[in-house]
Amino acid sequence: MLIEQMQTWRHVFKLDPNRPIEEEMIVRLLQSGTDGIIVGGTDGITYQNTYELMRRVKQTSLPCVQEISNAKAVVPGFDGFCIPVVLNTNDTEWLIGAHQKTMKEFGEWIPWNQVAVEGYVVLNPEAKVAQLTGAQTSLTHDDILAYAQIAEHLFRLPFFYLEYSGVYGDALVVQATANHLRHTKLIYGGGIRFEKQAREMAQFADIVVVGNLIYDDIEMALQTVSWVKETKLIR
Ligand SMILES: CC(C)=CCC/C(C)=C/CC/C(C)=C/CC/C(C)=C/CC/C(C)=C/CC/C(C)=C/CC/C(C)=C/COP(=O)(O)OP(=O)(O)O
Ligand SMILES: O=P(O)(O)OC[C@@H](O)CO
Ligand SMILES: [Mg+2]
Repeated sequence: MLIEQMQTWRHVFKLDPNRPIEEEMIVRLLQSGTDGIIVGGTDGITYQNTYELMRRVKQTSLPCVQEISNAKAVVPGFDGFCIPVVLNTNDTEWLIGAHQKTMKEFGEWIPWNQVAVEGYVVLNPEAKVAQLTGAQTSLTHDDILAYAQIAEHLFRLPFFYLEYSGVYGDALVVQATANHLRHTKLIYGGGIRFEKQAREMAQFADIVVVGNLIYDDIEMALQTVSWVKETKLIR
């Protein structure tokens, strides 16, 4: 799958290989009308649990991409690969270090036309991803907008990801960020549980990610697809 195809997504479910999920739930997610499935998580990600989840989600033609957080868990066979780079960390491991090591190992095998880089700004200090990467989460709106401009103009990244994993984010931040991006697509993820939240973030973010709600309330999670897709982007 090409990056250009991912850039047209509006709604995506993120499944965590480290969490159990019933077959019936997977089937319902695949039939939900979502644009794709991202497989990834921060902790407990292994080749085995990622392979197993990939096998289960690749039953239909729905695009399924792996978001790589651990080089040992890269599984060939996904339709695409998302590579996070954490912009708001002082720990170079999560900005470039892990990437350089993985490149040394896999460099010549990488299917480049299936790879998309996501510039992450991690904003929930309690999230596992914030703790792992040492993300500097006390940021002003201007700090965040500067990262967005780096993603678009300096690094020319296809995606900029406002990551509030586990909590609902600040819609004003998402709106202001959206207004600063033209080519780079804005991904929003974090704490979507209710209709009002899904519709609010879908006004500003090109792509809305729903994660935890899948495991907490599958009925509500399934409804987020139409809530997001019915909402017009405001720019
Ligand atoms: C042969 C073949 C097919 C090869 C393809 C391989 C390929 C495409 C290689 C690319 C090379 C490359 C540069 C890879 C990157 C390697 C790497 C390990 C980079 C580090 C990425 C990174 C910054 C990870 C930190 C964690 C992170 C940002 C995770 C993202 C996922 C996330 C935040 C999930 C949220 O879920 P979770 O935190 O688990 O939430 P819960 O608490 O609710 O569980
Ligand atoms: O799990 P939630 O809080 O929905 O967040 C979605 C996604 O941004 C996590 O990487
Ligand atoms: Mg997890």
